Amino acid sequence: MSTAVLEVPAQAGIHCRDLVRIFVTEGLEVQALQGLNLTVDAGEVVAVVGASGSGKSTLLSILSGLDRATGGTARVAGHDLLAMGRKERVRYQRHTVGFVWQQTARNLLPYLTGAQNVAVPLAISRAPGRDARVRELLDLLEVSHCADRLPAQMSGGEQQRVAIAVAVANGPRVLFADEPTGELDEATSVQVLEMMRAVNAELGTTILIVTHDPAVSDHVARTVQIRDGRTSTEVLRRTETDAYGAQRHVVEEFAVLDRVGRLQLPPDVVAQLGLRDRVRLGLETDHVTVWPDGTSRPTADDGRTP
Ligand SMILES: Nc1ncnc2c1ncn2[C@@H]1O[C@H](COP(=O)(O)OP(=O)(O)OP(=O)(O)O)[C@@H](O)[C@H]1O
Repeated sequence: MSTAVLEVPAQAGIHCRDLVRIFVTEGLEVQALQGLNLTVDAGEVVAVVGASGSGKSTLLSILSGLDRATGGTARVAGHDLLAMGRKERVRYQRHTVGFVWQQTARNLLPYLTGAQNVAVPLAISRAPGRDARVRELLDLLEVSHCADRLPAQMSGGEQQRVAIAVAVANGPRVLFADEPTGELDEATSVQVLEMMRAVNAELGTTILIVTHDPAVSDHVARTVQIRDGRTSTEVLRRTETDAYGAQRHVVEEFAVLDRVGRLQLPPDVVAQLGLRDRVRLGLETDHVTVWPDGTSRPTADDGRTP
């Protein structure tokens, strides 16, 4: 059996395994990431959603090569982020990944027009056919009218769309977006998220969006929840067409099972069933049941087991 088939997918996407980041300030340790596991396949658009302090920015800093993890593994498009030297890091940040930050002002140079901003990364990488590429990208992001405007003459949504054009100018394999809609109203946020989907569809870029805004998950096929420095639940969305051509949206929720079998139940499930301290488990032939402690032992014929 050839091993090549097994090796290619592992190179392509984002793979974090048991990722730990410990900060030490004034002798106190903060575990920002506590053994985080995350796999994003090449070509996926995934949102990582979590409350303030859950570890989102820490994760993004590590994946973008700005910070180094304390332990575990992190690979993006074949680059080992924990082992990477300075030269590889510069190449990685210039060619393999692109970034869009929350602060619109951080994404664009204020004294350059939209077209000039998009041309900067192309000039640094000495890409040929720059003018055509700039036009093509501004067109894809539907901001051709911003080509000759300075960022201050654009709306917040237009700035973010030009920022996406800048981020993907060099054809990165992966685009990281940190709260890209954080400074935008709802309607403009939707436009920006739709543009990310267009970039994914047209250019095949893998996209990882990090946000505290649960509404973002309506616009991506896969949302991963992050809690206390670990991924907890996942929601997958897809549209199915039945034999009569009618479409329906399917939403499925999954819990993440770690390597040692730990499972974190979503807080709403825990609250609704009043689960605490200890739960009763039942092993069926093809699934596991979880019952509140204190529930009498379920039997096969009492209607509570399928
Ligand atoms: N440089 C640092 N030094 C010490 N502690 C840090 C540092 N950076 C982050 N932390 C801590 O790590 C934890 C995770 O922080 P992080 O910024 O990754 O969360 P976040 O989910 O991005 O939050 P927010 O949405 O508020 O930006 C927090 O407890 C934070 O205080």
